[in-house]
Amino acid sequence: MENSSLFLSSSPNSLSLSPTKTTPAADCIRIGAPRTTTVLASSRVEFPSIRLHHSRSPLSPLCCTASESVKEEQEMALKDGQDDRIARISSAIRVIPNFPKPGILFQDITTLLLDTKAFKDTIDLFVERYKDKRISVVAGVEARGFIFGPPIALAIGAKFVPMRKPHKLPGEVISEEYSLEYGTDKIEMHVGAVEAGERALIIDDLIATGGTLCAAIRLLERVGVDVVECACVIELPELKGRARLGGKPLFVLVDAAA
Ligand SMILES: O=P(O)(O)OC[C@H]1O[C@H](OP(=O)(O)OP(=O)(O)O)[C@H](O)[C@@H]1O
Ligand SMILES: Nc1ncnc2[nH]cnc12
Repeated sequence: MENSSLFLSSSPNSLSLSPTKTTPAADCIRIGAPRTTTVLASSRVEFPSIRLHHSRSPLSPLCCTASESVKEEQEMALKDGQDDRIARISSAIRVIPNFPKPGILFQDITTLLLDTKAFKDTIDLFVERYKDKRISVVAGVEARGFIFGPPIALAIGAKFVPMRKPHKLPGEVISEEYSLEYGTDKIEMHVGAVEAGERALIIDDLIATGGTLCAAIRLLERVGVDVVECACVIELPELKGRARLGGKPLFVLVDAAA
């Protein structure tokens, strides 16, 4: 089934060559310091093809206005380092208008994979967040969750479980259907890949309507797994996917506001 109807539509005249600052919602789990929310064109990684920046900002829930102690200074320096990483990650994601069909603004993470520093920083930011959270399972959603999930799983000492599109897994599976803008799709997981009581992190590259992550949560919870958090590189906030996660925490690095 073609699921391109899921993609964020936006008018071509909302595209901008200069990024605008956006304010993250208060209930979002996001990282980065407030002083560097704008991604500067000069910090972008150059790629041979189109690189339109679409009001995307690295995310920043923590607000520090003044440093009152050496510790605060150190914390701010750390956050600045973190912001640099997020700005680079954001800049390395290519935005392609009208792909895979007219009106869709495609967030292409393949250019992020070409930038070894930005790719490593992406993995490191997730690993730093999850390394002490007693996660035993990293579940990655096909296809792009298979790119980010395994290196995170290896680094935090968890197993990796692929959640696949229908009829791809050879063993016995359990499935969850989810709704697309028009129609439905399904993801599947091998029976026995996880055990009741395990602690899971679900990884994907992007949350749009939230249907995919919602199905992934249901799949794991059906077999008694505790889904600790979902994590994505990119969020398309206009599509309000976060609201479909039933209160499950969602951690994202880059806000691709239209
Ligand atoms: O939040 P949602 O509206 O569910 O959309 C997000 C999903 O859409 C994209 O995958 P897609 O289904 O295009 O499959 P692909 O990764 O195989 O290209 C993306 O990688 C997410 O998995
Ligand atoms: N706009 C978008 N870009 C990339 N992947 C997507 N999946 C759903 N919407 C998307």
